[in-house]
Amino acid sequence: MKTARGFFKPLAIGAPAPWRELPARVERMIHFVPPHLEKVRAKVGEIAPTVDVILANLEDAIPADAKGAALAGTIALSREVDFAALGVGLWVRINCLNSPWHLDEVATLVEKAGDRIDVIMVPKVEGPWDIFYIDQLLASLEAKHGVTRPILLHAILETAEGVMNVEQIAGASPRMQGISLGPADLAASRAMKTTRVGGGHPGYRVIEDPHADGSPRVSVQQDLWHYTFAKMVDACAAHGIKPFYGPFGAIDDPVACEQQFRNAFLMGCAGAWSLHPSQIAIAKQVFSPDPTEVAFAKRILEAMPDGSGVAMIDGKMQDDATWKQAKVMVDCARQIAAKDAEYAALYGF
Ligand SMILES: CC(C)(COP(=O)(O)OP(=O)(O)OC[C@H]1O[C@@H](n2cnc3c(N)ncnc32)[C@H](O)[C@@H]1OP(=O)(O)O)[C@@H](O)C(=O)NCCC(=O)NCCSC(=O)C[C@H](O)C(=O)O
Ligand SMILES: [Mg+2]
Repeated sequence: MKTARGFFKPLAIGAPAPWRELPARVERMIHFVPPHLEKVRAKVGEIAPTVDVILANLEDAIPADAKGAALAGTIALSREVDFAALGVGLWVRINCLNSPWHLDEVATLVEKAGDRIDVIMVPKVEGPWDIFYIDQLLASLEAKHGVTRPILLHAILETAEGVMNVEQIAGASPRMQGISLGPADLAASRAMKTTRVGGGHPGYRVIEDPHADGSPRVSVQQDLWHYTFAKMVDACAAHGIKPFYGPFGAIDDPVACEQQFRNAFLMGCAGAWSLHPSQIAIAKQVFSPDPTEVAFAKRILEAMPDGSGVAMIDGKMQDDATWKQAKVMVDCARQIAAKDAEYAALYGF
Protein backbone atom coordinates (compact mmCIF):
# COMPACT_ATOMS: atom_id res chain seq x y z
CA MET A 1 0.00 0.00 0.00
CA LYS A 2 1.07 3.61 -0.54
CA THR A 3 2.39 5.76 2.26
CA ALA A 4 -0.03 8.29 3.76
CA ARG A 5 1.79 11.16 2.05
CA GLY A 6 1.96 9.36 -1.28
CA PHE A 7 -1.73 8.48 -1.39
CA PHE A 8 -2.85 11.86 -2.74
CA LYS A 9 0.06 12.44 -5.13
CA PRO A 10 -0.70 12.33 -8.89
CA LEU A 11 0.45 9.01 -10.39
CA ALA A 12 1.89 10.62 -13.53
CA ILE A 13 3.77 13.84 -14.26
CA GLY A 14 1.19 16.33 -15.46
CA ALA A 15 -1.83 14.38 -14.21
CA PRO A 16 -4.37 16.34 -12.17
CA ALA A 17 -4.13 16.21 -8.37
CA PRO A 18 -6.46 13.49 -7.00
CA TRP A 19 -9.71 14.48 -5.34
CA ARG A 20 -9.32 14.81 -1.56
CA GLU A 21 -13.08 14.73 -1.00
CA LEU A 22 -15.66 13.24 -3.31
CA PRO A 23 -17.53 15.93 -5.24
CA ALA A 24 -20.99 16.36 -3.68
CA ARG A 25 -23.31 14.81 -6.25
CA VAL A 26 -26.80 13.36 -6.08
CA GLU A 27 -26.69 9.87 -7.62
CA ARG A 28 -30.03 8.23 -6.87
CA MET A 29 -30.21 6.38 -10.16
CA ILE A 30 -27.51 5.41 -12.61
CA HIS A 31 -29.44 5.05 -15.83
CA PHE A 32 -27.98 2.46 -18.20
CA VAL A 33 -27.99 3.25 -21.91
CA PRO A 34 -26.88 0.91 -24.71
CA PRO A 35 -24.88 3.49 -26.70
CA HIS A 36 -24.57 1.43 -29.90
CA LEU A 37 -28.34 1.77 -30.50
CA GLU A 38 -28.91 5.06 -32.26
CA LYS A 39 -32.61 4.95 -31.51
CA VAL A 40 -32.02 4.76 -27.74
CA ARG A 41 -29.15 7.24 -27.87
CA ALA A 42 -31.38 9.75 -29.60
CA LYS A 43 -33.66 9.71 -26.54
CA VAL A 44 -30.93 10.50 -24.02
CA GLY A 45 -31.35 14.26 -24.37
CA GLU A 46 -34.96 13.81 -23.28
CA ILE A 47 -34.21 11.32 -20.47
CA ALA A 48 -31.15 13.11 -19.04
CA PRO A 49 -33.06 15.90 -17.23
CA THR A 50 -35.07 13.21 -15.37
CA VAL A 51 -32.06 11.32 -13.97
CA ASP A 52 -29.00 11.96 -11.85
CA VAL A 53 -26.56 9.90 -13.90
CA ILE A 54 -26.47 8.58 -17.47
CA LEU A 55 -24.21 5.56 -17.88
CA ALA A 56 -23.02 4.46 -21.32
CA ASN A 57 -22.67 0.71 -21.05
CA LEU A 58 -19.91 -0.99 -23.01
CA GLU A 59 -19.86 -4.32 -21.13
CA ASP A 60 -22.44 -7.08 -20.66
CA ALA A 61 -25.64 -6.64 -22.71
CA ILE A 62 -23.59 -5.15 -25.57
CA PRO A 63 -22.92 -7.82 -28.21
CA ALA A 64 -19.24 -8.59 -28.91
CA ASP A 65 -19.57 -7.35 -32.49
CA ALA A 66 -21.06 -4.03 -31.33
CA LYS A 67 -18.32 -3.07 -28.82
CA GLY A 68 -16.71 -0.63 -31.30
CA ALA A 69 -20.06 0.95 -32.14
CA ALA A 70 -20.85 1.30 -28.42
CA LEU A 71 -17.55 3.10 -27.81
CA ALA A 72 -18.14 5.43 -30.77
CA GLY A 73 -21.71 5.98 -29.56
CA THR A 74 -20.40 6.91 -26.11
CA ILE A 75 -18.10 9.57 -27.53
CA ALA A 76 -20.95 10.90 -29.66
CA LEU A 77 -23.24 10.97 -26.64
CA SER A 78 -20.69 12.93 -24.61
CA ARG A 79 -20.81 15.62 -27.33
CA GLU A 80 -24.51 15.54 -28.15
CA VAL A 81 -25.78 16.27 -24.62
CA ASP A 82 -24.35 18.90 -22.24
CA PHE A 83 -24.56 16.74 -19.13
CA ALA A 84 -22.62 19.18 -16.95
CA ALA A 85 -25.06 22.00 -17.74
CA LEU A 86 -27.95 19.73 -16.75
CA GLY A 87 -26.26 18.72 -13.48
CA VAL A 88 -26.28 15.11 -14.68
CA GLY A 89 -23.28 12.81 -14.28
CA LEU A 90 -21.82 11.01 -17.29
CA TRP A 91 -20.48 7.56 -16.42
CA VAL A 92 -19.15 4.78 -18.63
CA ARG A 93 -19.02 1.07 -17.80
CA ILE A 94 -15.96 -0.34 -19.58
CA ASN A 95 -15.36 -3.99 -20.33
CA CYS A 96 -13.60 -6.01 -17.67
CA LEU A 97 -9.86 -5.85 -17.28
CA ASN A 98 -9.22 -9.34 -18.67
CA SER A 99 -11.18 -8.58 -21.86
CA PRO A 100 -9.58 -7.58 -25.17
CA TRP A 101 -11.56 -4.31 -25.20
CA HIS A 102 -10.86 -2.34 -22.03
CA LEU A 103 -7.48 -0.89 -23.03
CA ASP A 104 -8.68 0.74 -26.25
CA GLU A 105 -11.83 1.86 -24.47
CA VAL A 106 -10.01 3.68 -21.68
CA ALA A 107 -7.50 5.21 -24.10
CA THR A 108 -10.25 6.46 -26.42
CA LEU A 109 -12.51 7.69 -23.64
CA VAL A 110 -9.81 9.78 -22.00
CA GLU A 111 -8.51 11.13 -25.30
CA LYS A 112 -11.88 12.03 -26.78
CA ALA A 113 -14.09 12.71 -23.75
CA GLY A 114 -11.74 12.85 -20.74
CA ASP A 115 -13.04 16.19 -19.52
CA ARG A 116 -16.70 15.20 -19.86
CA ILE A 117 -16.69 11.79 -18.17
CA ASP A 118 -17.22 11.87 -14.42
CA VAL A 119 -16.88 8.21 -13.48
CA ILE A 120 -15.61 5.01 -15.10
CA MET A 121 -17.33 1.90 -13.78
CA VAL A 122 -15.05 -1.13 -13.69
CA PRO A 123 -16.75 -4.52 -13.70
CA LYS A 124 -15.64 -7.71 -11.94
CA VAL A 125 -13.06 -6.02 -9.71
CA GLU A 126 -11.31 -8.81 -7.80
CA GLY A 127 -8.95 -6.89 -5.53
CA PRO A 128 -7.07 -3.60 -5.03
CA TRP A 129 -4.60 -4.55 -7.79
CA ASP A 130 -7.30 -3.96 -10.39
CA ILE A 131 -7.84 -0.45 -9.06
CA PHE A 132 -4.06 0.24 -8.87
CA TYR A 133 -3.77 -0.73 -12.53
CA ILE A 134 -6.62 1.41 -13.83
CA ASP A 135 -5.63 4.30 -11.55
CA GLN A 136 -2.14 4.39 -13.07
CA LEU A 137 -3.46 3.98 -16.59
CA LEU A 138 -5.92 6.85 -16.14
CA ALA A 139 -3.26 9.14 -14.64
CA SER A 140 -0.94 8.53 -17.61
CA LEU A 141 -3.72 9.18 -20.11
CA GLU A 142 -5.01 12.25 -18.26
CA ALA A 143 -1.48 13.68 -18.29
CA LYS A 144 -1.05 12.89 -21.99
CA HIS A 145 -4.33 14.53 -22.99
CA GLY A 146 -4.29 17.46 -20.59
CA VAL A 147 -7.35 16.37 -18.61
CA THR A 148 -7.60 18.69 -15.62
CA ARG A 149 -10.22 16.93 -13.49
CA PRO A 150 -9.47 13.35 -12.38
CA ILE A 151 -11.95 10.75 -13.60
CA LEU A 152 -13.37 8.82 -10.66
CA LEU A 153 -13.63 5.02 -10.40
CA HIS A 154 -16.60 2.89 -9.44
CA ALA A 155 -16.11 -0.85 -8.88
CA ILE A 156 -18.73 -3.54 -9.35
CA LEU A 157 -18.68 -6.21 -6.66
CA GLU A 158 -19.57 -9.30 -8.62
CA THR A 159 -17.12 -12.06 -7.85
CA ALA A 160 -16.52 -14.08 -4.71
CA GLU A 161 -12.92 -12.85 -4.67
CA GLY A 162 -14.08 -9.26 -4.97
CA VAL A 163 -16.40 -9.69 -1.99
CA MET A 164 -13.53 -11.20 -0.01
CA ASN A 165 -11.36 -8.13 -0.81
CA VAL A 166 -14.02 -5.41 -0.74
CA GLU A 167 -12.41 -3.40 2.06
CA GLN A 168 -9.10 -3.09 0.21
CA ILE A 169 -10.92 -2.27 -3.04
CA ALA A 170 -12.83 0.56 -1.35
CA GLY A 171 -9.59 2.12 -0.06
CA ALA A 172 -7.35 1.43 -3.05
CA SER A 173 -7.26 4.95 -4.54
CA PRO A 174 -8.52 8.49 -3.99
CA ARG A 175 -10.31 7.97 -7.31
CA MET A 176 -12.72 5.51 -5.70
CA GLN A 177 -16.22 7.02 -5.87
CA GLY A 178 -18.24 3.96 -4.92
CA ILE A 179 -19.09 0.31 -5.32
CA SER A 180 -22.21 -1.38 -6.75
CA LEU A 181 -23.43 -4.88 -6.09
CA GLY A 182 -23.58 -6.93 -9.30
CA PRO A 183 -25.89 -9.75 -8.24
CA ALA A 184 -26.03 -11.63 -11.55
CA ASP A 185 -22.31 -12.15 -11.99
CA LEU A 186 -21.86 -12.66 -8.27
CA ALA A 187 -24.47 -15.41 -8.31
CA ALA A 188 -22.58 -17.14 -11.12
CA SER A 189 -19.22 -16.68 -9.41
CA ARG A 190 -20.58 -18.27 -6.24
CA ALA A 191 -22.35 -21.09 -8.13
CA MET A 192 -25.66 -19.93 -6.68
CA LYS A 193 -28.44 -21.89 -8.36
CA THR A 194 -30.45 -18.94 -9.68
CA THR A 195 -31.19 -17.36 -13.06
CA ARG A 196 -32.19 -13.87 -11.88
CA VAL A 197 -30.65 -10.39 -11.94
CA GLY A 198 -30.98 -9.41 -8.28
CA GLY A 199 -33.98 -9.56 -6.02
CA GLY A 200 -35.10 -12.42 -3.82
CA HIS A 201 -35.80 -16.06 -4.50
CA PRO A 202 -38.92 -17.92 -3.37
CA GLY A 203 -36.82 -20.92 -2.34
CA TYR A 204 -34.59 -19.03 0.12
CA ARG A 205 -36.63 -19.01 3.32
CA VAL A 206 -36.77 -19.85 7.00
CA ILE A 207 -39.56 -22.11 8.20
CA GLU A 208 -41.09 -22.45 11.64
CA ASP A 209 -40.89 -25.72 13.58
CA PRO A 210 -43.49 -28.45 12.99
CA HIS A 211 -46.77 -28.00 14.90
CA ALA A 212 -47.98 -30.85 17.12
CA ASP A 213 -51.33 -30.77 15.33
CA GLY A 214 -49.67 -31.00 11.90
CA SER A 215 -51.06 -27.62 10.81
CA PRO A 216 -49.24 -25.79 8.02
CA ARG A 217 -45.91 -24.24 8.96
CA VAL A 218 -45.29 -20.59 8.17
CA SER A 219 -42.16 -19.86 6.16
CA VAL A 220 -40.84 -16.50 5.07
CA GLN A 221 -38.63 -15.54 2.16
CA GLN A 222 -35.23 -14.18 3.23
CA ASP A 223 -32.79 -11.73 1.66
CA LEU A 224 -30.14 -13.54 -0.39
CA TRP A 225 -27.99 -10.41 -0.57
CA HIS A 226 -27.95 -9.18 3.01
CA TYR A 227 -24.48 -10.42 3.93
CA THR A 228 -22.85 -9.00 0.81
CA PHE A 229 -24.68 -5.72 1.16
CA ALA A 230 -23.69 -5.24 4.75
CA LYS A 231 -20.07 -6.02 3.97
CA MET A 232 -20.06 -3.65 1.00
CA VAL A 233 -21.81 -0.81 2.85
CA ASP A 234 -19.39 -1.00 5.79
CA ALA A 235 -16.36 -1.08 3.48
CA CYS A 236 -17.63 1.97 1.58
CA ALA A 237 -18.67 3.94 4.66
CA ALA A 238 -15.34 3.25 6.37
CA HIS A 239 -13.47 4.59 3.32
CA GLY A 240 -15.78 7.57 2.74
CA ILE A 241 -17.12 6.35 -0.61
CA LYS A 242 -20.67 5.48 -1.72
CA PRO A 243 -22.35 2.06 -1.86
CA PHE A 244 -25.01 1.37 -4.51
CA TYR A 245 -27.44 -1.39 -5.29
CA GLY A 246 -26.93 -2.58 -8.87
CA PRO A 247 -29.46 -3.90 -11.37
CA PHE A 248 -32.93 -5.31 -10.89
CA GLY A 249 -33.65 -7.42 -13.94
CA ALA A 250 -37.39 -8.06 -13.52
CA ILE A 251 -38.51 -4.97 -15.41
CA ASP A 252 -42.07 -6.35 -15.22
CA ASP A 253 -42.08 -6.37 -11.39
CA PRO A 254 -41.92 -2.76 -10.17
CA VAL A 255 -43.12 -3.75 -6.70
CA ALA A 256 -40.19 -6.09 -6.08
CA CYS A 257 -37.84 -3.56 -7.68
CA GLU A 258 -39.01 -0.91 -5.25
CA GLN A 259 -38.54 -3.28 -2.30
CA GLN A 260 -35.03 -4.23 -3.38
CA PHE A 261 -34.11 -0.56 -3.83
CA ARG A 262 -35.68 0.34 -0.47
CA ASN A 263 -33.70 -2.33 1.36
CA ALA A 264 -30.55 -0.88 -0.17
CA PHE A 265 -31.56 2.69 0.73
CA LEU A 266 -32.25 1.75 4.35
CA MET A 267 -28.92 -0.07 4.57
CA GLY A 268 -27.08 3.10 3.51
CA CYS A 269 -26.87 2.96 -0.28
CA ALA A 270 -26.89 6.21 -2.26
CA GLY A 271 -28.66 4.86 -5.33
CA ALA A 272 -29.28 1.98 -7.73
CA TRP A 273 -29.08 1.25 -11.44
CA SER A 274 -32.09 1.84 -13.68
CA LEU A 275 -32.06 -0.48 -16.68
CA HIS A 276 -35.37 0.62 -18.18
CA PRO A 277 -37.08 4.04 -18.17
CA SER A 278 -39.78 2.63 -15.86
CA GLN A 279 -37.21 2.13 -13.08
CA ILE A 280 -36.12 5.78 -13.01
CA ALA A 281 -39.11 7.04 -11.03
CA ILE A 282 -38.85 4.10 -8.63
CA ALA A 283 -35.23 4.89 -7.82
CA LYS A 284 -35.94 8.61 -7.53
CA GLN A 285 -38.70 8.08 -5.03
CA VAL A 286 -36.91 5.43 -2.97
CA PHE A 287 -33.52 7.18 -2.75
CA SER A 288 -35.02 10.56 -1.83
CA PRO A 289 -35.72 10.43 1.91
CA ASP A 290 -39.39 10.43 2.84
CA PRO A 291 -40.53 14.05 3.50
CA THR A 292 -42.21 12.96 6.76
CA GLU A 293 -38.95 11.46 8.02
CA VAL A 294 -37.06 14.57 6.95
CA ALA A 295 -39.53 16.77 8.88
CA PHE A 296 -39.00 14.62 11.99
CA ALA A 297 -35.22 14.72 11.53
CA LYS A 298 -35.39 18.52 11.32
CA ARG A 299 -37.24 18.57 14.64
CA ILE A 300 -34.44 16.52 16.25
CA LEU A 301 -31.81 18.98 15.01
CA GLU A 302 -33.89 21.92 16.27
CA ALA A 303 -34.42 20.30 19.67
CA MET A 304 -30.69 19.74 20.18
CA PRO A 305 -28.94 22.68 18.46
CA ASP A 306 -25.42 21.68 19.53
CA GLY A 307 -25.99 17.97 18.97
CA SER A 308 -25.57 16.93 22.58
CA GLY A 309 -27.78 16.08 25.55
CA VAL A 310 -31.13 14.35 25.51
CA ALA A 311 -34.63 15.32 24.36
CA MET A 312 -38.05 13.68 24.04
CA ILE A 313 -40.01 14.13 20.79
CA ASP A 314 -43.40 12.41 20.42
CA GLY A 315 -42.47 9.87 23.07
CA LYS A 316 -39.11 9.00 21.48
CA MET A 317 -35.80 9.57 23.21
CA GLN A 318 -33.27 11.60 21.21
CA ASP A 319 -29.57 11.93 21.98
CA ASP A 320 -26.25 12.54 20.23
CA ALA A 321 -26.64 9.36 18.16
CA THR A 322 -30.12 10.11 16.87
CA TRP A 323 -28.93 13.68 16.20
CA LYS A 324 -26.26 12.21 13.90
CA GLN A 325 -28.84 10.05 12.12
CA ALA A 326 -31.06 13.11 11.72
CA LYS A 327 -28.14 15.04 10.28
CA VAL A 328 -27.47 12.30 7.69
CA MET A 329 -31.13 12.49 6.66
CA VAL A 330 -31.33 16.30 6.53
CA ASP A 331 -27.98 16.65 4.72
CA CYS A 332 -29.13 14.12 2.12
CA ALA A 333 -32.46 15.94 1.70
CA ARG A 334 -30.71 19.31 1.42
CA GLN A 335 -28.41 17.98 -1.29
CA ILE A 336 -31.36 16.58 -3.24
CA ALA A 337 -33.34 19.80 -2.76
CA ALA A 338 -30.47 21.81 -4.25
CA LYS A 339 -30.82 19.76 -7.45
CA ASP A 340 -34.49 18.90 -7.55
CA ALA A 341 -37.12 21.63 -7.19
CA GLU A 342 -39.91 19.07 -6.63
CA TYR A 343 -38.16 17.71 -3.55
CA ALA A 344 -37.09 21.17 -2.38
CA ALA A 345 -40.80 21.97 -2.08
CA LEU A 346 -41.61 18.65 -0.38
CA TYR A 347 -38.81 19.15 2.17
CA GLY A 348 -39.59 22.81 2.73
CA PHE A 349 -36.07 24.03 1.87
C1 LIG B 1 -34.13 -4.47 -21.01
C2 LIG B 1 -34.28 -3.82 -22.36
C3 LIG B 1 -33.62 -4.68 -23.43
C4 LIG B 1 -35.78 -3.69 -22.67
O1 LIG B 1 -35.90 -2.97 -23.89
P1 LIG B 1 -37.25 -2.99 -24.71
O2 LIG B 1 -37.68 -4.40 -24.98
O3 LIG B 1 -37.04 -2.10 -25.91
O4 LIG B 1 -38.28 -2.36 -23.68
P2 LIG B 1 -39.58 -1.53 -23.96
O5 LIG B 1 -40.21 -1.93 -25.24
O6 LIG B 1 -40.41 -1.60 -22.74
O7 LIG B 1 -39.02 -0.04 -24.09
C5 LIG B 1 -39.91 1.06 -24.13
C6 LIG B 1 -39.17 2.22 -24.76
O8 LIG B 1 -38.09 2.63 -23.93
C7 LIG B 1 -36.85 2.53 -24.65
N1 LIG B 1 -35.83 2.05 -23.72
C8 LIG B 1 -35.71 0.83 -23.21
N2 LIG B 1 -34.67 0.75 -22.37
C9 LIG B 1 -34.11 1.97 -22.37
C10 LIG B 1 -33.01 2.52 -21.68
N3 LIG B 1 -32.24 1.76 -20.86
N4 LIG B 1 -32.74 3.81 -21.86
C11 LIG B 1 -33.48 4.56 -22.70
N5 LIG B 1 -34.56 4.10 -23.38
C12 LIG B 1 -34.85 2.82 -23.22
C13 LIG B 1 -37.12 1.55 -25.80
O9 LIG B 1 -36.24 1.81 -26.85
C14 LIG B 1 -38.57 1.86 -26.11
O10 LIG B 1 -38.61 3.01 -26.92
P3 LIG B 1 -39.73 3.20 -28.05
O11 LIG B 1 -39.61 2.03 -28.97
O12 LIG B 1 -39.39 4.50 -28.71
O13 LIG B 1 -41.05 3.24 -27.32
C15 LIG B 1 -33.69 -2.40 -22.35
O14 LIG B 1 -34.38 -1.66 -21.41
C16 LIG B 1 -32.21 -2.36 -22.09
O15 LIG B 1 -31.40 -2.66 -22.96
N6 LIG B 1 -31.82 -1.95 -20.88
C17 LIG B 1 -30.43 -1.90 -20.48
C18 LIG B 1 -29.92 -3.31 -20.20
C19 LIG B 1 -28.54 -3.28 -19.63
O16 LIG B 1 -27.85 -2.28 -19.66
N7 LIG B 1 -28.11 -4.39 -19.06
C20 LIG B 1 -26.81 -4.47 -18.43
C21 LIG B 1 -26.84 -3.99 -17.00
S1 LIG B 1 -27.31 -5.24 -15.85
C22 LIG B 1 -25.86 -6.14 -15.68
O17 LIG B 1 -24.93 -5.95 -16.39
C23 LIG B 1 -25.78 -7.21 -14.63
C24 LIG B 1 -24.72 -6.86 -13.59
O18 LIG B 1 -23.50 -6.56 -14.12
C25 LIG B 1 -24.62 -8.04 -12.67
O19 LIG B 1 -23.69 -8.82 -12.82
O20 LIG B 1 -25.50 -8.15 -11.82
MG1 LIG C 1 -22.11 -8.10 -14.17
